[in-house]
Amino acid sequence: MLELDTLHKSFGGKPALKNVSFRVEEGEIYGLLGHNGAGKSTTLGIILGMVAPDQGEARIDGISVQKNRASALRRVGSIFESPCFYDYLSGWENLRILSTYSAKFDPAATKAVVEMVGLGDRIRSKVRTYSHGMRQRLALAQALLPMPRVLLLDEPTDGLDPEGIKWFRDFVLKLREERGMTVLFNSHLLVEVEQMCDRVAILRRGERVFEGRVDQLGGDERIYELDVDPWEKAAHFLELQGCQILAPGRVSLPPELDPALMVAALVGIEVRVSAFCPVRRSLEDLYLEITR
Ligand SMILES: Nc1ncnc2c1ncn2[C@@H]1O[C@H](COP(=O)(O)OP(=O)(O)OP(=O)(O)O)[C@@H](O)[C@H]1O
Repeated sequence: MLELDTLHKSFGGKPALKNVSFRVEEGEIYGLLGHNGAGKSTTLGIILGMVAPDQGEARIDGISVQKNRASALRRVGSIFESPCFYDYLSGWENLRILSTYSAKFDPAATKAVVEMVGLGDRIRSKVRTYSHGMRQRLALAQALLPMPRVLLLDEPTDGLDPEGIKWFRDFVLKLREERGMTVLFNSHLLVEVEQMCDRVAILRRGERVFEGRVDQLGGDERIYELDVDPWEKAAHFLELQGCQILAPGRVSLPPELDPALMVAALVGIEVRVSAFCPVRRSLEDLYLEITR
């Protein structure tokens, strides 16, 4: 659905993107991560045809944004950087005006989208009376008006409170479930990304340094955290079985060893086992490892 092909971009001779490629499949939720200045917004800007790459191409559903922008973006909705609204007009008037820039205003479709984002009772109020969360919902309504197949979201949960973040997460997951929406978004909220995304890419100084599935972040490592007594006896036994002792209470099991059998064996040699838990590497662990 979305394809970035060897993108390069420099600003004033300083590279912002170097040879960045990735694909997002239809119905996938894909997260773009990286420190400040890593190149995330530049990437989204290129996909939206707002930034011209020095080399490479972005394609949406096979159509090149650089060669055929209007056609490529026909089924794309976006929230890019801080959405701007006419504060002295109502949410409804804003949607009416903004949607006529690219299509004919459709009151019925607009009403449906407004209800969907939960702004039904405040859509006639002036935008200057909106909270940050309501402005984000209005931006989401605007992004959904073209009936997109792809949503591009630039730090969509930035500044939202925990309830707003949860609402947003559930909303995006529902869009994917009910409409098969493809979503690409960048964020600094790693827990959020971990809970929402199927795959992530990490950019570092303009280069893609990682891409992988969120459910496979742990790789092939089998690390367990143990609460056992006495630890020395357990450690000695586990070492003899081929385990690697990483730290007190932390071991790596070789692939052929079944953890359940290890627990039984430890109990058999009179070690008290209170806990024997797999350690899952979080997205934050991986992110810090890669970007440090
Ligand atoms: N219009 C511009 N003119 C000059 N330099 C720019 C421009 N846009 C981006 N850059 C530079 O390109 C690099 C990448 O910026 P970009 O905004 O893509 O990073 P980012 O990962 O989105 O950062 P953040 O998380 O802070 O939003 C930075 O060094 C930035 O200063």
